[in-house]
Amino acid sequence: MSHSWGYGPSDGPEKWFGGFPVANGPRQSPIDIIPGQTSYDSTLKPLKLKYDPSNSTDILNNGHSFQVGFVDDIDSSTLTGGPITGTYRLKQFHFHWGASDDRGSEHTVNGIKFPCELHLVHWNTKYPSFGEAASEPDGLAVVGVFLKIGAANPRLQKVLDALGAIKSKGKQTTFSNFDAKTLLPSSLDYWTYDGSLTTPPLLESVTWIVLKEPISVSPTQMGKFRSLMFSGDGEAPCCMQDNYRPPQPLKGRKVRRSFK
Ligand SMILES: N/C(=N\S(N)(=O)=O)N1CCCC1
Ligand SMILES: [Zn+2]
Repeated sequence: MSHSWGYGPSDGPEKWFGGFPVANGPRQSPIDIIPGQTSYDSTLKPLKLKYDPSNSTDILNNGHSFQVGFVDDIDSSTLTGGPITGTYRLKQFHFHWGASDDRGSEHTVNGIKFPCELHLVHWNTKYPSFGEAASEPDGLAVVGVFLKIGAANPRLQKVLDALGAIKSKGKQTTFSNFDAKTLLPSSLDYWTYDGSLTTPPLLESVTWIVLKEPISVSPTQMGKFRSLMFSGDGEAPCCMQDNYRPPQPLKGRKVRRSFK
């Protein structure tokens, strides 16, 4: 049975349980981060992100978001340190955003939504592949970065300028020599908790690492995200926006922070 899913009234997050019962599981993502209820953990290590720009390969409209893919057959773009043990390889990054600047992020902070959220998806090299790692409790690590309305961010521009070539679902083009590290804020202070993929199959295999400091994005740049389509060529046109899952119950989980 094909489990088509989306973000609309008939196939959106409130309907995902039907095809993916883990949607009501004990470690679902995203969550609302309440800083006053997090615990400072002095044993948390600094994040170490080593990304090789020559590893970027392509940019793809997958019908739910767009993603930039990376070569992940060697340890050349990796995440180590932080709350994780071992070496995790960068597989792809993508974004979630809203139809207007008052919403769009998946994680929230004290109930506050940001207009956009960046996810850098990594997999644990103790497993043979991304696909196998994705079904393991310690298989994935996703670094989340909030985007906050402000000055235009020149570091987003190369990504945004490529969107014209992948307007509809299934479109893909080469995207080489991109340094994902340029998308990170200056501070790598983070919150961390055990969670899941925020889209089907919603696998509970993600160590979430959400950076406290946002990066900037301008309203015009947000408009470029919204120029993409959920729909493919020849289908009824449907703008790609509000492609975010709302916060899920914490169910007793603790959120730790790396900073005092
Ligand atoms: N949902 C996901 N990432 S996310 N939004 O949880 O970071 N993915 C689905 C397949 C590859 C990554
Ligand atoms: Zn995501």
